[in-house]
Amino acid sequence: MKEIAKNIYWVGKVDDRKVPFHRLILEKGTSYNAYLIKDEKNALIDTVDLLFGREFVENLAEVLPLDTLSYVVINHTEPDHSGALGALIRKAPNAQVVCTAKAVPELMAMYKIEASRFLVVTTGDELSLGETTLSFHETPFLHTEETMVTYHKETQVLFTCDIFSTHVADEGVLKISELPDAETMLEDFKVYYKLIMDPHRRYILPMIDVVKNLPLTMIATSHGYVLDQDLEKYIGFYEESAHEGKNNVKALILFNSMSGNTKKMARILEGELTAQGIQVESVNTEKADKDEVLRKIQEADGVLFGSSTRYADLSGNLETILKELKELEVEGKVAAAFGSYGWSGEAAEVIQDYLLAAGMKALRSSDVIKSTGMDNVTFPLRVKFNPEDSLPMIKAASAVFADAIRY
Ligand SMILES: Cc1cc2nc3c(=O)[nH]c(=O)nc-3n(C[C@H](O)[C@H](O)[C@H](O)COP(=O)(O)O)c2cc1C
Repeated sequence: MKEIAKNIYWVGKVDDRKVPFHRLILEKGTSYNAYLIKDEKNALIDTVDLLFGREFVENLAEVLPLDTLSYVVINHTEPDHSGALGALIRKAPNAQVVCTAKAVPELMAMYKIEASRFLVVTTGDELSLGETTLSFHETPFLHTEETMVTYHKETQVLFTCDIFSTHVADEGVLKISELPDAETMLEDFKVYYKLIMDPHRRYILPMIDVVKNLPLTMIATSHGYVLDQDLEKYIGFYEESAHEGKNNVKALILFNSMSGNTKKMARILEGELTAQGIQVESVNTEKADKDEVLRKIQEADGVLFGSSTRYADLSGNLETILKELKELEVEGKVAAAFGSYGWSGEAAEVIQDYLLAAGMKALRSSDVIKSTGMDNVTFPLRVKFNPEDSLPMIKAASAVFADAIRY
């Protein structure tokens, strides 16, 4: 147990194995940093990986009678941080699990915890521990949807879980100020950002706004080093990285529609992409010159192809355009298929086949899940009948499409 600030103790686990994680092997290992805050009410911030859950609970019991633990704050539900919760909560009968609303069903399902044990918090909520106070700020998708950060007001320590972390197992050093040369960890810090945070970069700037509004002495991460000096440098790296990307990108939306539903989808997509600062042109191919459309495809940074389904096929003339794609230089160009349908929705799937056959970078649900872990994004984007009934789905897809052409 190491004190990192007044009455705040590191109680984590250093894991110096070559750790399998997110389809990678962490060659330098990692650590699972959990923190105990001692006050009139004792609070634990995060736990450790499931593998070390029992050991963690035994170690904690040696430094704190577990019936005096009032709160277990879970900033992020992934089991490398929440893994000891199941074992802990049964041995700490007076502890409440503090987390966001989105985290509750996940933790209930993973650790069989009763609903009555949870204290749900949202951005701006405060929790008094006696002498000192915690506040909470949701930071969705950094790196999963239910994530939040926790701030200890009196010491000005921010507990960020995955955010600002580094995958390194260093038994001897916890704070970067203790390193002979803090620059040596910068490359690992950047690699971590690239692997874990960059796929969610649209969520970074709102998080930076939160962080910049809090006076900070220390960022207590949940992997690798605690940042206790040059905080602007590390925060600045995230901010600059999130700003990178192509400006002035152009999207083209091509569509066919019998009764207006796919046309409405095209309009919604256009509105969403425009709101993201992307230049958008929509074209109903029934009314357009084919060569002109092919020229526009070449010029666009990304193209959305939409058709409704009519008797298990495309409803209009879009296929005459799709057949030409192979002759164009579109390899690697971002594309997506969309369309309204009634019951089977073949059209968008047929479009997808053409996009892939032409070598376009056609967005697919499976790729989105593998790169971001987001399961609310669907490609090809198919909606039943009126797209107004599927707005969240269309909005989520627009955001992923915008990022795909910009970065
Ligand atoms: C003649 C006709 C055939 C259709 N065939 C199919 C079909 O095979 N599979 C399906 O999922 N929907 C089918 N639908 C439903 C349409 O795809 C659905 O109404 C869709 O919302 C129409 O979109 P649109 O207004 O953009 O053309 C059919 C509709 C019509 C009018």
